[in-house]
Amino acid sequence: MVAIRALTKRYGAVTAVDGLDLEVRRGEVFGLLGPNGAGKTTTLECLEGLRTADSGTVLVAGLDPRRDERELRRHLGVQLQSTSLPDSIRVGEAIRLVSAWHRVPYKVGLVERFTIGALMRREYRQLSGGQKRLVHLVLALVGDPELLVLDEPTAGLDVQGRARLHDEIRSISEQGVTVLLATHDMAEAEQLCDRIAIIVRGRVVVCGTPQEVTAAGHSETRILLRTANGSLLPGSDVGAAHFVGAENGYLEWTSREVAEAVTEILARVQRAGDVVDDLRVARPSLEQRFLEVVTEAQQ
Ligand SMILES: Nc1ncnc2c1ncn2[C@@H]1O[C@H](COP(=O)(O)OP(=O)(O)OP(=O)(O)O)[C@@H](O)[C@H]1O
Repeated sequence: MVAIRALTKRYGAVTAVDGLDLEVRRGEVFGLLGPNGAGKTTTLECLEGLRTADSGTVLVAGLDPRRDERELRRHLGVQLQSTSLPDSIRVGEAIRLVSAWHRVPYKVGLVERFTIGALMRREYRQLSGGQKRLVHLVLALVGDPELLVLDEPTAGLDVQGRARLHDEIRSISEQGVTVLLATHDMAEAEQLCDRIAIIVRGRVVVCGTPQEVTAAGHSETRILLRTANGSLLPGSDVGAAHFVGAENGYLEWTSREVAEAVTEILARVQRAGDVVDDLRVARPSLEQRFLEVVTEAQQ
C-alpha cells in the first residue's frame, strides 16, 4: 500500500527525513514511533502529498502523491490537525464540505455508525477534545479510503475516549482499510499495530511486529514468586532462571527462556511441599525496548 525508498526531506539546514525506507502492506495497522522531531509527521506529509521530497520515491497504492494528487484522493483518508477546521463551522457542514471535495454523496451511515448525530449542528469550537478526534476520524473516512493516515490519533484523550477510538480503528481495519498511524503511546502501538517502525533522526532503525521488536531487546523477562512457606532459599539460580534478589516476600529471577524457567521453579516449589502464593511474569515492555533503540541510535 505504501512503498517509500530513500526518502529525504530537508527544511533549510534541518534534515527532517534522511534516507528513510518504509513499506506498509495492504490491510495492516502500521505504527510509526519515534522521539519528538524524528521525522514522523514529515514522512506522513510526504506520502499525503503535502510536502515534496528532496530525493527518494514515495508510492501510495502505486501512485506518486505529488504527481497523482487527484487520483490519490480516492485512496487516502487523512485525519486533520485540530487547527485545520474553522472554529465556527458546524460538524454537519464540515462533513458536507469534505464529501463535496471527495465528490461523494453525504454518508448518513457514517454519522450513524459513529453515533455523532447529536453533534451535527454543533460548532467545531463547542466540541470536546474527544468529540473533535471522532469528527476528524469521520471526516477522514468520508471518501471511503483504502489507506487511513492518523497522526497521534488519541493524544490528550481520556481513558474512555482513547478506548473508543481504538475500537473504531480496529473495526475500520477489520473492514480491510490499511491504517498508518504515528504515535508516542507505546501501549497503543502494542495493542493496535500489526507492525511498527521506530524512526530516529529521519531513518527507520527497527521494524517488525511489536513482539519481534520487544523480543530483540537486551532486557530479560522478570519472574517473581511468593510461596506460602518461603521454601525456596534466596540466592539460587533455577534452571534457565537467573536469581536477582528477594524483596517484600518475593523472590525474583530473570530469564529469556520463560516457559522453561517457570516450569522448573514450580517443580522446585512442589518438591519442597510448598504452595505458590503469587507468581508474576513481567515481559520486557515495548517502552523499554523503544528507549534502548533510541538511545543506541542517538549515540
Ligand atoms: N515546517 C517546518 N519548518 C522547519 N522545520 C521543520 C518543519 N516541520 C518540521 N521541522 C523539523 O523537522 C524535524 C522533524 O519534524 P517532524 O515534525 O517531522 O517530527 P515528528 O517525528 O513528527 O515529531 P513529533 O513527535 O514531535 O511530532 C524536526 O527537527 C522539526 O523541527
